[in-house]
Parts: sequence; structure tokens; C-alpha cells
Amino acid sequence: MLDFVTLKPVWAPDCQRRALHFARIILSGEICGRVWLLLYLKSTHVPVSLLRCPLRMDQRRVEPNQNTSTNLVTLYGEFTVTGIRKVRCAVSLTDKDLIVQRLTSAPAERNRLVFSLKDCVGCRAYRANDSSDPAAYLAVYFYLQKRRWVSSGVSRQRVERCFRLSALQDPCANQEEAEKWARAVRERSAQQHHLRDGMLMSELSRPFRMMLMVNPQSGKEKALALYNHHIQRMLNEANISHTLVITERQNHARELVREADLSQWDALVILSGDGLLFEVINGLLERPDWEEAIRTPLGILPGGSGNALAASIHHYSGASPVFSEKLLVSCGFLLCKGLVSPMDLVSIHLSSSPRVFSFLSLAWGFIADVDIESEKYWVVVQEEDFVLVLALYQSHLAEDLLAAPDAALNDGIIHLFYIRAGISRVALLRLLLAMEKGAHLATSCQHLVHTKVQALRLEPYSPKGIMTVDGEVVEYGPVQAEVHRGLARLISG
Ligand SMILES: Nc1ncnc2c1ncn2[C@@H]1O[C@H](COP(=O)(O)OP(=O)(O)OP(=O)(O)O)[C@@H](O)[C@H]1O
Repeated sequence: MLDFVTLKPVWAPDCQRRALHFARIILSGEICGRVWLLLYLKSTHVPVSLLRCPLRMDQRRVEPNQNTSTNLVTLYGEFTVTGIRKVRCAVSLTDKDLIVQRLTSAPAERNRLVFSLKDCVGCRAYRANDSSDPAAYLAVYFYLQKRRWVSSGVSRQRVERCFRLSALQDPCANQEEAEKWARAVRERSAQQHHLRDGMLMSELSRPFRMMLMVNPQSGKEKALALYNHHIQRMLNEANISHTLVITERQNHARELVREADLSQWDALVILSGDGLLFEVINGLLERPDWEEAIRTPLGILPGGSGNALAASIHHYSGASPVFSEKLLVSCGFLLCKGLVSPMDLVSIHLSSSPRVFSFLSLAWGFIADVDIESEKYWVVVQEEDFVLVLALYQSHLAEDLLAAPDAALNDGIIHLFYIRAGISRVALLRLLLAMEKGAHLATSCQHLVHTKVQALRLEPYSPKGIMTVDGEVVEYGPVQAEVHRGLARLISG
């Protein structure tokens, strides 16, 4: 439970007493004559990284089960492959895999394909349009991790396996058999345990209803095309019903979720940049029923220019880095899996504007300048501006900037970075290049400081500058921020 008014954090009961004693001003000093930075850390003998929240309702600790049967065949059938009727195959469904064995005279291993049900988003049974065809069909949709042709990395690629079931003369009996298979594949796919740090993530119950907000202006103005080319099909394959909302202007999404009847929706998802999610989160927290509203599962699909949260979710899934449409496919896959995890939010108090809630970053200086100005110029900023303060709570600052590699969605930690004045242009460039792979912390740069905090206050002394929250410009001036662990919920696969 968190008290939003006084800015005093109230922590999980077991840490509450200690947490109320803030060790104020661990670090206080003038950084390059432009910024005063005051850090508030929790009481001295409770290392930040050791603080634990009690298990939340949507998390259950899973004990390893030694007796779990893993690979018993639960369904077996012999079908033809759709489109190549001469090819027959034996299909076996186990708890974990779908195994397809082509029935030919060639050695068995050579014609055997094993598809992990972890990679399956959906399965459906259907009849062909041709009413004289008594067969039923079974389509199974996988997004497999495959090696790319041109590089050493892997990315998810769509694979559809479609079988023709025609063992019986009665079309209804064939259809029933196909339905039985489809149900079994769906159930076993859903049963795959998704563990993260020993926690079982909760799953959205099927079918779930989703509001999908698309900002047609975000990024390279391709968000709608991305929906048409990838997302619509994936959602259909996963049997997720959704209502598409195309945002028309700034703050449209914010107003929409502020007024919406949330009982109609199991999830609010955006296909856009990070800016639209900022609106959605703040719209939910402006509602009178904000405590319940902010528990609505949120989702993000990358359609903007930065896509920091989408890249972070992909990173947390343990997959190797991918960009643009490959990142979209990965995030679409994670969305279809519908696994929900708590997500930290940070409340930010500006000097005279209303408080806002942030899920990504608070930045002052160079990065803020670049974030905003680059949309117009890709600008080279002045030497004296080569100083930054960045508070980040996700791993990525953009698709290709892995700024805090060990960040997590729900660890209650703000990663604070600042670069002291005096750093040369070359050293700064080297740092930013190293950040592409998350290697900047290993460069031993004297000017870079990284520390983990739970609250901070930033007082800029320079009269002008740019400050951003989640990549959006906010009022420039003193600012105070505090993390609220697991306040929101995010579909993160
Ligand atoms: N139809 C629209 N026309 C203009 N602006 C819009 C529209 N819909 C939403 N917006 C505004 O666009 C802003 C930026 O959107 P978004 O963050 O999605 O894209 P981006 O800035 O390109 O991506 P990123 O944040 O990843 O850099 C948001 O603040 C949102 O309010």
C-alpha cells in the first residue's frame, strides 16, 4: 500500500519499520555547477537489493515437482498435410510438444519435427468451404525462435502447421476429432509453466477482451500497417477478441481510459511508442477508482520511434536482441501468451504541474535533449551540455540502448546514472556506443556514476533546459521521484 500524497513510502509489512526511516541525502553535491542532486535511500542496514515484497495475489511460488510426467503421448493421429495430400504424417501430442513424423520410407529421425508448445499461440479446427469435402482441418500456430540468415542472432518466426483429418466418412465426426485436438493443443500450450525468478506469472483467462489503441502518427507513421500485417493475424490465431481504437490527437487515449467502463476490458494494450502508454497509465490514475483501475493488465506493442518498454519486455524474456518488426513479432507473441507481471511505477512531483506517474525514465540534460531534439534534427548538442542525469526503471532507454541490463519490471529500484562534467566528446560517444550492448558500465569511465535508489530529488540550477518523463517533455525545474513497487500490471510473457 502506498501513500501518494505525502511522498512517504510505506513498504511491505516486514520492512515497514525500517523503511520509514529514510537516510536523507546520502549524496549531496554540485554536479558540474548545473544540478543539485539529492538522493534518498532507505535506511542504512537494509540494502536496496535485498528488500522483498510479499507474494502478490497473482504470483505463486512453485516448488519443483519431481513427479511431473513430462513427455507422455496424450493424443495420436495419422493425418495428411494440407495442400500435399500424398504426404501422410503421424502426429503425437505430449504435455510439452507436438511431434510430427512424416510417414515415408526414409529414416525416422530425418522426417521428425518437434514443436515446443511454449512457442504455440493458438490452434483451431475448421471445415473447408467446399461442402463436398468431408474432411476437417487442424491449424496450429507457432512463433519459433529461429536463426536469422544474415546474422548470428535468433528471432521469432511464424510457422503454421495444418493437417487434414479425413479418417471418417461423416464430416461431423471429423470435425469433432479436429475440435478435440484443437482443445488439447490449446490447453497444453496454456499449461506450460512460465517461471520468472521462481515465480509463476498469472495468466489472463481465455477468451479475453482487449482494447487495442493504435497511434497512427507514432514512429514512422507505420503503426496501422504493423497492425494490419502482423498483429491482427496473431490476435486471431490466439483467439483474442479486440476492439481497435485509433487515437486521433494528443491526450485522446488518456481521456478514453479515464472515462471507460473498465469492466468491459480484460486488458488495455497500445501499439505505439512509449508516449501513449504514459497517457494510458496517467489516465487510469486520474480516475476516482484509480486503485482498482491501475490493476487492469496493460500491454505494449512497439510502433514508435523509441520503444523502450517493448525492448525491455523482450529483454526480460531472455531472448537475444532484435529490432523493429522482429521486436514487434516478439512482443506480439508475449502478448498472445497473456502472462501478467506486476510493474513498478514512479510518481514524479514537478514544481507546479500536477504529479505524474512514469514507467520508464526521468531524464535531464543530454539524453533529454537528444530525445526531443533528435525528432527534428538529430542534433549535435553543445560541448557544455554533455552532462546528463538519467533515472531509469526498465532495462532499455530505446530499442537499441540497453542502459540498465539488470533492471527488472518489479524490483522497486530506480537505476540512477549521471555523467560528471569534464567528459570528452569522444569518451561520451564511446559510452553511448557501448550502451547499445549494455557494456557501458564495464568501460570504467571515471565520469559515469551508476547507483540504485528508491527515491530522488533533482534541482537544476541552469535556468533553461529540457526535462523528460518517459520521453515526453515536462515542466523544467526541481523534481522529486519515488518508486511504487508493482503498482501496475503488465502483460509481459
Ligand atoms: N492521432 C494522433 N495525432 C497526433 N498525436 C497523437 C495522435 N495519437 C496520439 N498522439 C500523441 O503522440 C504522442 C507520441 O506518441 P508515441 O509515444 O506513441 O510515439 P513516438 O513519440 O513516435 O514514439 P516513442 O515514444 O517510442 O519515441 C503521444 O503523446 C500521443 O498523445
